[in-house]
Amino acid sequence: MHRVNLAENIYYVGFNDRKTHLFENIWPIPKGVSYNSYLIVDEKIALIDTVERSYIDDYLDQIEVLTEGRPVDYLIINHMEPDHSGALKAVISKYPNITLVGNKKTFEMAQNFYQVTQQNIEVYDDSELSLGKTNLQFTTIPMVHWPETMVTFESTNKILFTGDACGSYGTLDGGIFDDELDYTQYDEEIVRYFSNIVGKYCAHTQRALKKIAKYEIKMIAATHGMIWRSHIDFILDKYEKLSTYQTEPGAVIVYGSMYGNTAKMAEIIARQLAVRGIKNIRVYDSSKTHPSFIISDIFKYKALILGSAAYNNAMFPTVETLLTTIKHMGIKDHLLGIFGSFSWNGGGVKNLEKFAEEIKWEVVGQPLEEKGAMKPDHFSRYVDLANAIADKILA
Ligand SMILES: Cc1cc2nc3c(=O)[nH]c(=O)nc-3n(C[C@H](O)[C@H](O)[C@H](O)COP(=O)(O)O)c2cc1C
Repeated sequence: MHRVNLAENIYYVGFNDRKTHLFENIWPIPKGVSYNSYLIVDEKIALIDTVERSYIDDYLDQIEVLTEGRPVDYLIINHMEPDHSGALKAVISKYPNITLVGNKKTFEMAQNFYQVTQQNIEVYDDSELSLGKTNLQFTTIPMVHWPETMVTFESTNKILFTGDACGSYGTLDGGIFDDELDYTQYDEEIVRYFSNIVGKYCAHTQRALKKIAKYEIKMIAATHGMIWRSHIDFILDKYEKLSTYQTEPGAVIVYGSMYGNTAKMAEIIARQLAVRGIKNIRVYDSSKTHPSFIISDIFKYKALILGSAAYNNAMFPTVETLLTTIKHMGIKDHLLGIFGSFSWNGGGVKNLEKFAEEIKWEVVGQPLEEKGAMKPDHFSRYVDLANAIADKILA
């Protein structure tokens, strides 16, 4: 087995999941995901987080090799979510004298998930733990993305173990450190992971970034995705921008359409945005593309233009699903455009307007609605809507 060293005595012990279709049984992961755990071998031996339960056997085998058969003294739990605590019981049964290290909420969760009442050390902000030459410091970062979440800072090599923060979808295909792979190719999966998993907790992420600013960080080791050591600013800047809803100039157009009338309006708006020089335009049929991908682009771009056919007095169901997710995530500070089609009493546009009231984004132009197909003499209305949105994006 390859030994992957973060430092002389600190190892990566992680696994690539190329089998699972849906992360958290909801978010598609066509490029897979990695579960990262870390092992520090000193006078005392510590694990930082574990892995998803399917990898228990290989995980324990690798630890056995790296520790040369010595028992593990501490399991530091930055995050209790089962994709990281999945091997907790197995680790305890292999190392019955192990001490769990976490905060009050960690141990409540350990008890509730696994009925574990193992000896433990409860830590608070700035608590420290010495393993010999290695000194660890702890800082809680609640709701990034669970209440018990914390980070662990190793002060000799200045490695910050961040739990899910700074994580990414995508397996580590050979390269594990950011300078062993083309990290820019992971950009989509970093943003998608942020928007799907952490995005609801932007205010908490901001507080977390402020709390970790006290550390001089040389390496960021998260529980998913690559280890950052050469491009730390890239990932920290990304988190700063995403968690403060800073967007790039661009527009996401999403529509729900059965027979193509609403889809045609989307095409006109998209074309006119391009005529006006907007380069980042993403057009999605909400029935085909999972909200995971659409939400990610909404986090990236300034404007969202929504189209819906009326459907049983409501908006089109897949548009409704997307909007429920957007409301649930609490995404802020976007421009909104609205259009749609109906045949008798409507339901699409009027419910999009209700969404606009609830989300409190800036509605640009007049919502446009057609009875059936778009009439040729209405073409300019869609051009005007696109122009009004382009003006705002470019302003
Ligand atoms: C199952 C179904 C339910 C519909 N419900 C409504 C409705 O409640 N109110 C309405 O005005 N039109 C309703 N319509 C008509 C469509 O909204 C209308 O034909 C619209 O032009 C379709 O747009 P599209 O071509 O983008 O799919 C419904 C159509 C279907 C097939």
